[in-house]
Amino acid sequence: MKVILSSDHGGVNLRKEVGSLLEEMNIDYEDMGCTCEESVDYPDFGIPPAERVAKGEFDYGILICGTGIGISMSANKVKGIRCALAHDVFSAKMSRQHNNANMLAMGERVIGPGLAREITKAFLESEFDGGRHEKRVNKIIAYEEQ
Ligand SMILES: O=C(CO)[C@H](O)[C@H](O)COP(=O)(O)O
Repeated sequence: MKVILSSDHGGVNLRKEVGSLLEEMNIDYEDMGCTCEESVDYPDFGIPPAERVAKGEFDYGILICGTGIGISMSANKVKGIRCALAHDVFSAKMSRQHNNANMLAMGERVIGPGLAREITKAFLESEFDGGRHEKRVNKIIAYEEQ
């Protein structure tokens, strides 16, 4: 499994925590988040990793900003991306099982590192259920193709 990780200045600390978790899980990942805590613009750190997931370079992406909202909105503008903003374990799991999400977004100003770790683990360890959910996800894809 290959994962791309990114954040704006509002997500630097949580990004480091998630990076440590990925290392502990022996997951191959690349970090393309901002390098310092100076103010940057979240689309610049959400769209490029989303494009790389859409191209198939990575299986999943994990994005972090202050709330997770702006960076998930940015990623979801990229064709082929289903980025789930999740601040609880159940939603993270469902985003994979029902929605076949390929990116996860979280907000550093919303949740703490322990919960972010649990959410990340739930997301990466859950599989798409397919079946009735496939038809629904395919409707999103069909709309995108128009
Ligand atoms: O959460 C975010 C976007 O959804 C940003 O991280 C947040 O808006 C940055 O705010 P500031 O410039 O005040 O640090």
